[in-house]
Amino acid sequence: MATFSSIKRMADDPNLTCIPPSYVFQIEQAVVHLDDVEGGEETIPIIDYSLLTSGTREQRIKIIQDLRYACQEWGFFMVINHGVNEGLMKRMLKSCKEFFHLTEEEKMEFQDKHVLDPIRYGTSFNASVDDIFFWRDYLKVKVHPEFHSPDKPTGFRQVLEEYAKAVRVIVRGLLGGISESLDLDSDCIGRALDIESSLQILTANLYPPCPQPGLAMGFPPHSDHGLLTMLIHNGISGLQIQHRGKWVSVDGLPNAFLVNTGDHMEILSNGKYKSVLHRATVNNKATRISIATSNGPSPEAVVSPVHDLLENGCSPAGYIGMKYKDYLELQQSNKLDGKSCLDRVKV
Ligand SMILES: O=C(O)CCC(=O)C(=O)O
Ligand SMILES: [Fe+2]
Repeated sequence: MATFSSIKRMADDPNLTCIPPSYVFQIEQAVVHLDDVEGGEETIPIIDYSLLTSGTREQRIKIIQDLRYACQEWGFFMVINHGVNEGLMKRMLKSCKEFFHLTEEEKMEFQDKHVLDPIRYGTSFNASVDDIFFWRDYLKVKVHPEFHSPDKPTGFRQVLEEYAKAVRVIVRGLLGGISESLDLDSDCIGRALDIESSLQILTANLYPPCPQPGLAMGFPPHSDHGLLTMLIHNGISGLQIQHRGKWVSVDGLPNAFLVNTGDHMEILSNGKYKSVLHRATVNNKATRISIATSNGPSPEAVVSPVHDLLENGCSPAGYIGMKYKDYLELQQSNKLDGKSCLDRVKV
């Protein structure tokens, strides 16, 4: 795109009745997928986090089994009773909304950044290479191992710091349980990937109402880099995950975290826990905001299938090792295309 135009600015125009051709996804694709959406046949796995951390021995064993099932069969689950204050989740959503409502001039400071820069604001996915644009604006902030934050809007930094820390606590707990679900020590994943220096990136997505929602995509099918993405949203539907070849809409229980496994979970588990394809659709009524926090290995960690798994008979390795930082750069500087980035490290 020659000049930057946020989707918010375009959608704010009351005279907008049809979308520009550069936002139209192939109609066949949109229709087929949207007709294909089914929900409710099977239920999305629910993980009661409190039982993982303070349940009885039996309850913990059961939750680890549930995690195994969720990661193997879905690559997706909801986490309830996670202990993160509901008010904090709401404040985080409100702060992100306020960020998007800053003037374009105020947000401009974070535009046109390199994919590894700590704070990036933009539209679509990678507007300099995207053929078709996504009905989405984003803010991406690296919050760990070093903490960064925009200074506006007021209070954003404090909420972000508190929220990111709270999410890391749950992620560590979940990774312990997932490690055990792979018959590894609970700290095996954490040790192998130097989780103390874990790269954590918060991405806020804004999907304004779209006059032709059947033709546009908020976020086309993709898998996430990293180990676990923890997502919350403002109660407006849009997230769909692919399950057994069908698109399933996921709203989630109020205040639950929606969690999906990322490419690095697939790599470290040597393909046992596949990263899940997901996408975000748009609607013509209300603005949707989602906050996806990716939690990965240390940026310097070379990620390959965990040694102990290969020793336990889960060999040969199906993925070659690549530094997390390099994978991230590769994924973020190309067009978003399903799981194509992961294909590059498959043996
Ligand atoms: O908005 C959503 O529900 C999905 C966002 C997403 O997949 C992402 O930020 O990676
Ligand atoms: Fe995603």
